[in-house]
Amino acid sequence: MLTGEGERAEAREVGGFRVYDTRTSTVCDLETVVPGKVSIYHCGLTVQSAPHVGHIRKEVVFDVLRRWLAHLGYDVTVVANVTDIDDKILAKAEANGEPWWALAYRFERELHQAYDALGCLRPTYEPRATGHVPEMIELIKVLIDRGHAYAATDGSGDVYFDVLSWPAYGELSHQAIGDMEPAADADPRGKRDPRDFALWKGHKPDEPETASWWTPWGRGRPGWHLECSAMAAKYLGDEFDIHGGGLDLRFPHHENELAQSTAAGQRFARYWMHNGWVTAAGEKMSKSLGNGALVSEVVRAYPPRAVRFYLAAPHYRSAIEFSDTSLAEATAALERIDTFVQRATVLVGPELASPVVPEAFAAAMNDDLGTPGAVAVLYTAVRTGNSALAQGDTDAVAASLAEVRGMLGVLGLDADDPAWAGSAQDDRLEGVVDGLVQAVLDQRAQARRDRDFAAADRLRDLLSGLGVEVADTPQGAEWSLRAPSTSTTTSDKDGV
Ligand SMILES: Nc1ncnc2c1ncn2[C@@H]1O[C@H](COP(=O)(O)OP(=O)(O)OP(=O)(O)O)[C@@H](O)[C@H]1O
Ligand SMILES: [Zn+2]
Repeated sequence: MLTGEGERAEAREVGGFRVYDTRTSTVCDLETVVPGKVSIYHCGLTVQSAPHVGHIRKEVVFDVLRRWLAHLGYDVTVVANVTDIDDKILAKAEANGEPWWALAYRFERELHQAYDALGCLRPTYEPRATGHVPEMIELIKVLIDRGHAYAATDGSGDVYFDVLSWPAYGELSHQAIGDMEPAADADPRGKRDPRDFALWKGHKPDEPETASWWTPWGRGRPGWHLECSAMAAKYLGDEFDIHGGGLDLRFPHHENELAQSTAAGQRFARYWMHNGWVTAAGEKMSKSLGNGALVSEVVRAYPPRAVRFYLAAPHYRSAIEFSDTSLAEATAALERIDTFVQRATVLVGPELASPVVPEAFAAAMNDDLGTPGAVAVLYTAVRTGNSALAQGDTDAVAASLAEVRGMLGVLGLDADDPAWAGSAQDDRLEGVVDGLVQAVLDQRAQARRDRDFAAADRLRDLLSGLGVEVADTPQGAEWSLRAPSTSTTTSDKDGV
């Protein structure tokens, strides 16, 4: 296990981001291919089911990274692929009796809803595997020409990467080829070596024809590892800065991506970042294990900003055990921060100082995205601000408020960020609003029974002034939000 292993950077001068690189197991200065720009590729979802909290942790981690690098002044490009063809997608679609592509689109939309629910910025480019078959075919041709790939010897239409032809194979996960297990992703019969992995999978008679594309090696569909190599090169060129994903992807997926791309003559990623897992009872939260808490359900139970806080606060390389207690603690902690922001804003008034980021916070974030240290600085600023509030020291309150808002902004947690508008919290508020309107309608009904039409009219006007339309039906009064341009002129007396 590499989680938590390796050195952590010492406190550095603010400004220079340092990153733990899985390949070298060291913390390095980020030296980007193009000064002032940073390019990031992180492996996206296989859209075979709704995203769980483990999936969205990866999105939150890379969203915080992106926001921090942008704060440092980098022009950031982010690519996250969508794997929209794969064994599990085909199997599930068949079991459901729906086209495989319909299932994939459906869960891709759910992924987008999860991004939005947790305030994650969408990637700059979000390429689908099925849209990049020509690029994959070209890459396979290069690998075959260079002697690193071959068509299966059993005529299945599979194409394999020849691991023994690439001595560096194993460099990312620090394994010797001789110690590796056979690759699990293809029929071993047509392979030269059991550890060779599939670049391309030949069409099988029981699979839908729409799930196959013509190639010089017959009809078939992409191997998972090849997709990412082809799409990373298309959008980021033959060398880019950071390649990311969950720890489980380090081997075989990322090892295979690295082998394919470098064997094809590309330099590929400079740094590899892997986030730790969200676990449930100590095991990786996973669709396959059926222990996944769906994002859509968790953001109904807890405020979405608190869920983000819960996922962003621990160090990205450590595991997070999923628990209601921790989510409740994150909710309470964020409420304390929000209470300070609200009270401070009332005191300081509308002319807020521009948000700033304290140096200690920046130093923690520059140290391999050290969010635990950064969050400690945030708590200190809230404590200092609360003391200043107690003393009525408006200048000190304003200074703390500027810091707290600056730090919340970088973490993607500023409550005023438009990302939170229309979040799942609205669903929770809907229930509250419905209860309040019903209470007013009950009072109005009572006023009508008492033939106090003036009071009934006042209550109706109150609701109308708030844009609430009331319709009297045989089942009782029903309410809806009025379209902005319409108005009501009827009186309760008219309705009696
Ligand atoms: N429990 C988890 N904790 C953190 N990251 C995760 C977790 N599960 C998946 N990821 C990451 O989410 C991204 C998309 O994963 P992918 O669609 O390949 O799911 P997966 O790992 O096959 O999930 P599952 O095991 O649930 O089927 C990858 O970068 C993966 O590492
Ligand atoms: Zn990938």
